[in-house]
Formats: sequence, structure tokens, C-alpha cells
Amino acid sequence: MPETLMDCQPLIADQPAIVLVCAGRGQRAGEGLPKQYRLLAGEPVVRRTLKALRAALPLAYIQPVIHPDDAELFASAAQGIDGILVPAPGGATRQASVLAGLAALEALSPALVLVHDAARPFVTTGLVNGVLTALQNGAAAVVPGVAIVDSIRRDAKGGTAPVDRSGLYRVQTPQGFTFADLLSAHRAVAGEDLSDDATVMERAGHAVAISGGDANNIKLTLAEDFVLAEKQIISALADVRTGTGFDVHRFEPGDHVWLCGIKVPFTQKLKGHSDADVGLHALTDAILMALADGDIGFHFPPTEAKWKGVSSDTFLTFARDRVLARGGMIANVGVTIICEAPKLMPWKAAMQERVAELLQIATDRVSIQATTTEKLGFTGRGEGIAAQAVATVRLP
Ligand SMILES: Nc1ccn([C@@H]2O[C@H](COP(=O)(O)OP(=O)(O)OP(=O)(O)O)[C@@H](O)[C@H]2O)c(=O)n1
Ligand SMILES: C[C@](O)(CO)[C@H](O)COP(=O)(O)O
Repeated sequence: MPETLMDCQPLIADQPAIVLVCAGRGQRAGEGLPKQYRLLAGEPVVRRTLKALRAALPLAYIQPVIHPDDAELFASAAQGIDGILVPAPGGATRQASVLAGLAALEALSPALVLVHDAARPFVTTGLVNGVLTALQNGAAAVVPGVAIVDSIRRDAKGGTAPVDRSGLYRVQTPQGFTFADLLSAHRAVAGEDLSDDATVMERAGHAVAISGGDANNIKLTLAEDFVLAEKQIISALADVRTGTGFDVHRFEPGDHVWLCGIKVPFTQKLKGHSDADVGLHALTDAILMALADGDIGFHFPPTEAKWKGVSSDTFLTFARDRVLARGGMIANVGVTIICEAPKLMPWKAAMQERVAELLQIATDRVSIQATTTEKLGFTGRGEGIAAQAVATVRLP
């Protein structure tokens, strides 16, 4: 039995196995991380894909194929998901990467295998079931396809010419196969660059059946696909909730304060069990309130020694993960810091960036404001700093 990446429930070996190809560089998607590791509504694309596959087939092994440079990115994205085998190193083409994944599965020798693109996070249980049903009915190769409804034209001499669209499909993944047939078909064409596995099977003489595709099952290919994909996710998160948070810490002797994740030099520090980051505390509470999921004192009691001196980043990322665990996203947050000093204008941009980084959202979804109380009250007298925060989250 292949070694698994993480501890997993005993999965059933007679389930179809899944080869998940994640080794591409995503050049058409533009600058930044390879597209499968970029954040989509707060979660790496490949994590969304893994979760969707795990939901569709709770007992199937998943054989990832990754670029050797991406081991850490993959391990972080796959954290906590069961049944993922040790990643196989990918090749220079998609076809080479699929072959590497199939070879890694040879010892397990499943009867059926699905091959899926990491860059297709919208795979559904219905799609997977459609492919498996066709395989169980005797097909050796099945691809989900969406019938073309647009008029089609092809470049031709002197202009363009119409193409008959009847019987034409846009082909997606997961594609399903009998494992032994796909492995030998891939071995027979190794070194070529065929765009999908159905074509590999066809070259070996197998007929390819089509099951129902899903127009939402897009492959993230170009930069603009990320905008469309985020819209798809947001439209499925219709339960919009808002929470607020408020916190106060008093000053004590020291030489800096932590505010919204940034160390700000000052003539005093804030007293607290943790690092006393009043801004992140208010924000953590705002997110927990939006979820109706307790508050910071409930989850991190000041009576527990383990939270002493801890960075408040821990509290905020905990709240973020509670949103993600419910399949939601953080739509926007705002923090208002209330004090006479230190003056915060020079630090606000760094705070905005740090909060966005901790929440894994875009900076334009984070607002940091600062105000005084015109020398009135405890903040006016310079006895401490108060912060209030607001957070909007979207849940399924
Ligand atoms: N050498 C490769 C090339 C592609 N893929 C994977 O195959 C899937 C579909 O390929 P594509 O969208 O073409 O991805 P990239 O090759 O990464 O994109 P680009 O061609 O824009 O660089 C992706 O999940 C990609 O990671 C792979 O595992 N190994
Ligand atoms: C396999 C595939 O996703 C089917 O649509 C596609 O062919 C692979 O991506 P590419 O853009 O053709 O490399």
C-alpha cells in the first residue's frame, strides 16, 4: 500500500483512485504563484479542488502530481484532508505528469482511475458520479462534456468559414478510465504532448464516451478566470452576516505597542495576557460574532497559561479558519483604533497589508482607521488604547 502524506482513515482500496495533476506552471494565468496555489476567495485553488473531490468520493485515494519546487505549497494547501498519497514529481507536460501519477499508483492497482486538473476547483459529486456510472456500465474511457451552443468559425483562406457545431463538446475533467488500460495507453505514447487522457486512450484504440459536463466546472487558465471563479463562489454564499468587536488595553511601562499585527515603537506598551494587540482582538471578536461562534475570551481564556505572551495573529487566524471550515469567506473587515498617541498615520498601510495577509484576503477588503476622542475619556487622558472592528462574512 502506498505511503500516505498524512494520517488518514483507512480508505478502501477497491474505490477508484484519483490522479490530481498539479505540476503545471500556469503561465497563461500571469504573474504570481502557479495558479493552483493562488488564493480563490481566501483558499488555495488546489485545496478547494481536493475538498471537492474528497466530498464526492470520501473513500478514494488521491494521488497528487506536483512540481518538485512546490512541495511546501502543496503540503500547506492539503493540510487536514484525508487520503492523500505522497505526491509524485510531475513532468514537463500534462501528459508526462499524468503518467507519473499513474505509475505511482501501479502498486495499488485500482480497477478504475479518475484524472483531474488541480485547476478545476468546481468539480461536483454529480459530475464524478456521471463519469463513474458510465465506467460501471462498461466504458473504458469517459469524459464529461458540455455541448457547444455558440456558432463556431474556423480561420480559412480569405476570411473564416462556419463549422457545424452539432456533436461538438467542450471537454472537462475528471476523466475516468479503466486503470490498466490508461497506464498502458500512456506508456505507448510517452514523450508526446496530447492535451487530455481521452485522446491518449483513443490513440490506443479505445472508444471515448461522454458524460454530462457542467458549465460551472471551469478550468482556471487565464487571469480573468479568477474573477469569474470568485464570482461563482460568492454567488453560492448567500448567507451574509456582520459582526462587531470592541476591546481596550491599558498602558504600562514599555517601548512599543502591537497594533493590527504591526510593532509600533512608543513610549509605553499595552498591558495584556497576550501581546495585547487591541486591534486584532476587536477584529477577532467581530469575525466570531458574525459566525455567532463565541468570542475571543471563550476560545482563548486569559486564565490559560498557554496564551501568555502569544501573538494575536493566532487569534485572528483561528477566527479566519472557523469561517473557512464552514465553507465561507470573509467579505470585508474594518478596524478603528482610538487613541491620542502613538500617531498611526505612518503605520496604517502596513496594518492593512498585515491584516489582509493574515486573513488571506485582498487589501481592498481591509480598512484601517484611527481617531482620537478629542482628549476626552480614558483614551483622551492617554491611559490606554481602544479599538472597534466590523466584519462581514458570507456563508453557504
Ligand atoms: N507539466 C504539467 C502541465 C500541467 N499540469 C496540470 O494540468 C492541469 C491543466 O493544465 P493547464 O491548465 O494547461 O495548466 P498549466 O500547464 O499550469 O498552464 P499554462 O499552460 O498556462 O502554463 C493543471 O492542473 C496543471 O497543474 C501538470 O500537472 N503538469
Ligand atoms: C484536460 C483538459 O482540462 C480538458 O479540457 C485540458 O485539455 C487541459 O488543459 P490545456 O489548457 O489543454 O493544457
